[in-house]
Amino acid sequence: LWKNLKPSRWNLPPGPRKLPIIGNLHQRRELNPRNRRYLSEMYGPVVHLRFGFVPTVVVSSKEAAEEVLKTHDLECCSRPEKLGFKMLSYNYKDMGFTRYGVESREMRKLSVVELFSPKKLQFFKYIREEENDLLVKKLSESASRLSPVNLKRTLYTLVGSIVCRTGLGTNLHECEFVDEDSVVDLVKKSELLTASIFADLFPVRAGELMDWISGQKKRLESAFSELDTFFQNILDSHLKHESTKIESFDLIDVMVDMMRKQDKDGGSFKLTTDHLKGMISDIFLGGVSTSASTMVWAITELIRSPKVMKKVQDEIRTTLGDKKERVTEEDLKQLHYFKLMVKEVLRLHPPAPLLLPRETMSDIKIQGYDVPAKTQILINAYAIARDPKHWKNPDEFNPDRFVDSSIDYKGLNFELLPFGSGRRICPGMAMGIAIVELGLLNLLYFFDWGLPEKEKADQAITGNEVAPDLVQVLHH
Ligand code: HEM
Repeated sequence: LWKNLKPSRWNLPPGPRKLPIIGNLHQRRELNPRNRRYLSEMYGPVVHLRFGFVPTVVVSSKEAAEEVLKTHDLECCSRPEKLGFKMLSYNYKDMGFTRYGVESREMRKLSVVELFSPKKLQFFKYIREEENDLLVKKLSESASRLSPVNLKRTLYTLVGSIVCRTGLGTNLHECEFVDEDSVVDLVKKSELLTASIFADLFPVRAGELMDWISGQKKRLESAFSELDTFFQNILDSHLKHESTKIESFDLIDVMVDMMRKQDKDGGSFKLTTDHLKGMISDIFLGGVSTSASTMVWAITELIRSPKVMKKVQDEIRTTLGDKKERVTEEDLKQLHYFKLMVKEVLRLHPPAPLLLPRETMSDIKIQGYDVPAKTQILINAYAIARDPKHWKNPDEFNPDRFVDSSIDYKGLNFELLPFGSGRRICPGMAMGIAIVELGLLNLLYFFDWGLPEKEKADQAITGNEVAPDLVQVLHH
């Protein structure tokens, strides 16, 4: 009460009125990133909110995002603490959910050298191609039977298999501890853990009590327990060097090796099994749903825009010819319009619409407003990529908008930020793009796509923000 009554020494950004204690918690639904009008049209591109006790600034313009991610990158590159993040990161021993510091930097360096470097990306090309061949075989059977396909499940399985083989040395097709088709369910469990719960928003004991009463804590623990069993099994197979695991010497092997050697050498940064599980968790959670949902949205948008579908497929089929039995990553080099289509999908459907939350490490100014240290910052990449100030007919799916444009998604153009930017930019960008492009190339070269009758009716009701459950696949 005292805080609310005394005049603030800060020139905070504008925002909706805050109720005592809960702040703007009652307005969370209206603050959905997709509801961009509510925030930026009412209060401008930098909005101040308070969720419970957590001060938050939501940024939804290109200019303000550039200030956060470029001018103040160092001051804004930490992450807020949340119970779900703590669990998924094994007590902040990973790189993605952890506060910015020596450990997060060391973990990131390791992953960039051992997994995400151009050399490793090239080396793992055969895995992406083999997994796509399997997918084409599976889809051919569905096409022959004329049976609809659950696109989401199919593509989560494809991406899960690629990410687990390349990043975690685990072949899901031969795995005893997980069924390859349950990848989508595991990812859903992880989504529960990334949402805020009362304990994140209110002083710990009060928050914990509310989570206990609402059953939220139990749900979180049960979701985490399933994920933890999966991650532990992956770790165990590395520690035991099981034959289902050995694909090649992967990032987790390198870390196991380092952990064993450091017992003898000593050194300042000590790797523990929590660091290893934190890394496994980052790769699985960061890699699977992002790339898979991009592919689901690509097929959805193409089905909705038959003209664009035709233009993309014409380019692919004329460039590659009609008689290929197998497509490879070399084939991608000649395709231009296809790549613009992928860029347009990432503009309209960024898999992380608010990126990952950041936290200021010191007081800064954004667009002239004060943003004190320890404020949570949410970058509304979804709203920015549909801002009519920078995009003509922003809600329209139109890859042609990029034909004469140098705007790219690599973190240098702040009107298009599907991978973020700055120190915390997605380290898996090249890998994600490689997975998405080769996957889509296979889907569009070998097959034609449409909606089954029932899904057509459902889509008419649900509108543009929901991808269909089932799609019809036909042989080209
Ligand atoms: C289409 C594919 C992908 C998209 C759109 C995407 C998007 C993002 C975004 C928006 C962030 C947060 C950046 C920020 O805070 O500024 C992020 C971080 C991250 N991504 Fe990705 N990602 C993709 C693929 C991948 C893949 C394939 C992997 C790993 C296999 C991965 C691993 C990570 C990790 C570990 C982080 C945390 C980095 C840090 O905090 O230092 N991502 N990603």
